[in-house]
Amino acid sequence: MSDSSSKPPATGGPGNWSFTRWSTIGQLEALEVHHPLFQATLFLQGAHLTHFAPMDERNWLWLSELARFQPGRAIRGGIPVCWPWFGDPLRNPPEIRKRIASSSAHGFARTALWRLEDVRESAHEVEVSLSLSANDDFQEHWDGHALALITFSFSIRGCQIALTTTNLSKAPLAFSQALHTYLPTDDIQRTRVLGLGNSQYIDTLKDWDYVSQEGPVYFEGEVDRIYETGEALTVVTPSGKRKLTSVGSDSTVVWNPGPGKAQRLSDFPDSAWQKMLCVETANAASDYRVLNEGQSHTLGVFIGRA
Ligand SMILES: O=P(O)(O)OC[C@H]1O[C@@H](O)[C@H](O)[C@@H](O)[C@@H]1O
Repeated sequence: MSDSSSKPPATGGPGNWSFTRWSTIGQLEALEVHHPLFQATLFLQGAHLTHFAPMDERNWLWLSELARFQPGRAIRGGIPVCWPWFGDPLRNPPEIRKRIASSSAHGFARTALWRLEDVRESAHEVEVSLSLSANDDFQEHWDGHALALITFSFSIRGCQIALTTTNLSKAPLAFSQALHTYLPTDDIQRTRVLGLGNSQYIDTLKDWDYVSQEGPVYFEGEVDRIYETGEALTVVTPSGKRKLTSVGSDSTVVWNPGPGKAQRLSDFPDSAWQKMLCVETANAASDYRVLNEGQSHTLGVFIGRA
């Protein structure tokens, strides 16, 4: 499945690194980081991180055992980058919707080929940057000109992701987005998310009604909510805790498909809903952003120990 070499793909840069190497996984090119302190796997398609783990630890991200690594197909698990719109185009505000020429959820960035910009290595950290220039090549999906630059910083403390969007068009650019993090759990029924109490959420399963959250979020069946807060969160599972700290975000999506939707999802085992949850650092619903010509916005998350 995985074939490592130092030979860069046509879309990659030179590979003169100590801890990072090119790899072909399925039909896709990826960068594998094998640092003495941590490991990571990052695909050029979608700038999609599927694996991060400090040495001797299990993957901090959930990755479906049915994930397929094919051009143009979203990888199920890891951290899909949803950009330049989040969710169903029809659920986005008119300013965003008017640019979208497709019915696909979560934008085109997660299946587009990103360009490697830079790899920086040190004794403590590896930093990888990729870019996606959304120009006329993406006309069939979207009408706009923007640059997305994403930087992953891996260290023994955790993994930081920063996604900067710059409006390259003259007209204001409205967009929504998310870093759609899949996390593993041993048992979803013994999993909770702390930090969302005292906030409001949109319950997308109940006609998009507003609901007040009190206390921790528990999972009993399908959950699909957009919380109106970007506060730091702690995810507690039977085997440990993770802390997610965001920047540039005032919305957080919490999702688990439950047993019913699990059967309809692509590349997703029927019982896998018991072993995963998504906590997505977002600019979604009323937290969408508007950039004037040349302006930038950074959405970021740090995933660390709690
Ligand atoms: O199957 P996709 O397009 O990867 O989407 C997965 C899920 O992504 C979540 O962000 C949405 O809130 C869910 O409604 C959706 O089912």
